[in-house]
Amino acid sequence: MAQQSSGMEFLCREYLKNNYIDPETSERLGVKRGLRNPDGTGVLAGLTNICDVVGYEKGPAGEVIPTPGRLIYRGVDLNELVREAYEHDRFIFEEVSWLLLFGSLPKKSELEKFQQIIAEHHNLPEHFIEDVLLRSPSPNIMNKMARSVLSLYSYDERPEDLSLENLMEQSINLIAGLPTIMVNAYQLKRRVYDKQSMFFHPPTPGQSTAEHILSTYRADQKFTHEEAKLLDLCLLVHADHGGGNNSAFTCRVLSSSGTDTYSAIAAAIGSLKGPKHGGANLKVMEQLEYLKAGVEDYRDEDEVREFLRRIIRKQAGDGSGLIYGMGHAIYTISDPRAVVLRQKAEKLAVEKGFEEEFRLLCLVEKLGPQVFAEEKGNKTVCANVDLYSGLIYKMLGISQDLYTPLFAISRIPGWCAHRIEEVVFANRIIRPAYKYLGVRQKYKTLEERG
Ligand SMILES: CC(=O)SCCNC(=O)CCNC(=O)[C@H](O)C(C)(C)COP(=O)(O)OP(=O)(O)OC[C@H]1O[C@@H](n2cnc3c(N)ncnc32)[C@H](O)[C@@H]1OP(=O)(O)O
Ligand SMILES: O=C([O-])CC(=O)C(=O)O
Repeated sequence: MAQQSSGMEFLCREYLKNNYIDPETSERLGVKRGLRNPDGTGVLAGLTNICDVVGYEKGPAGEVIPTPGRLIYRGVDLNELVREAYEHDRFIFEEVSWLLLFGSLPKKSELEKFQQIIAEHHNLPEHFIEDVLLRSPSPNIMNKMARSVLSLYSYDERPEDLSLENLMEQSINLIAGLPTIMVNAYQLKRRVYDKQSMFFHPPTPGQSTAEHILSTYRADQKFTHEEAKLLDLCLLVHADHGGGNNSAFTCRVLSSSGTDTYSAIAAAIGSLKGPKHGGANLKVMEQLEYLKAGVEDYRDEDEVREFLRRIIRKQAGDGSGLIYGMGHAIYTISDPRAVVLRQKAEKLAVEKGFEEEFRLLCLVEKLGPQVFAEEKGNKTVCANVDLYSGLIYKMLGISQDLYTPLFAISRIPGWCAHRIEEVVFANRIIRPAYKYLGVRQKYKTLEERG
């Protein structure tokens, strides 16, 4: 593509001349900007049985009272699932995929059957790797995954069939197949863009999703049980976050129009890629580099605090004014996923010699809310799931190319569950209103325009 040309400058000037919207106008007209109520809580847009995200209570006068965060998958608290995975030393992502999709906890025999089905579906359709992956590499794996999901349409004999049976089959194919697509897309990116060797290891029968990812990602296919368990935990904590998060809502908006599964899931991947959503895990690690370069003494809280202040003032970092890994639309005091990941990151950081980076992230978590309160008012902010996940992946030796794609892999069961719920039960096209602000203008002929 050509660099931005003077032609583009001229077109942009024309755009800006005619398209200003004063941010005050939203408030004046009572627009629910970002689909938020005036107190910052989300506008009620639907009903779901899948997942509950709790970050505050409403007081007697309707005021927001911050509470420690809780994440509940189909009635089961995330912390119980984490405990189960560790106390019984089990891989749990497949069980949680079942829980999110069907709403029940599988019996032992059901779980074993389901794990087997998922493992069998790690293989992609015949010729898919050659025809779709190898022919069009992308420097960005989220982009490649979205395109691959769209391409799966052509390998499905019933892509438009909206029956429950078919939606389930497509969901299982995506949950099992996308990890393979992700790793292969990454290997190709390495070869084409990084000029390194690529490895197309075939799936090993019987592996959990976490084991499958590590064994196809690594050149020697070796990994420890602890490493696979940690990756499985990451998959677990990212698996769903209610119907209102940007990517699930995107999936629900598309699904409400009656479109096919591949279009809806590809759009959700596109949404998750954004730096205010799942893309924040990559941004956090970039921010860590800015911090390391901009702060002389990592232990000096005043220095770190000052740097965070400069980030919010758009004088440091990527210039967006955002402290990545901090803040959340629902959580106020804590995001339970960040709490779990911080504990795991700490243990691994000590083992692998990443304590300095871990401590810096902890300082962001500690000082971010103070700086935020001073600079932005008294809203309670906390660390979110993206603050520690990137460091965990880095300590597992996983390339930053895969930080956000791993979030997408984890979230597929959630997106599929929301799509099915939208298609089967909601059954009304999502269609909010926009107030037209433009002025009437009379059509003029080319001659009249001068
Ligand atoms: C998986 C996930 O999606 S978790 C979230 C991952 N995203 C990030 O970590 C990016 C950084 N965080 C953010 O951008 C935000 O906190 C979000 C997008 C997560 C939530 O945003 P919102 O709910 O709209 O925040 P909220 O409405 O309370 O924002 C109020 C103000 O605080 C600002 N703000 C919110 N979070 C941050 C932050 N981390 N750093 C700086 N400013 C922030 C907003 O930009 C807004 O400023 P403005 O009034 O000047 O426009
Ligand atoms: O709920 C949100 O807005 C974002 C989030 O944390 C997620 O999707 O995991």
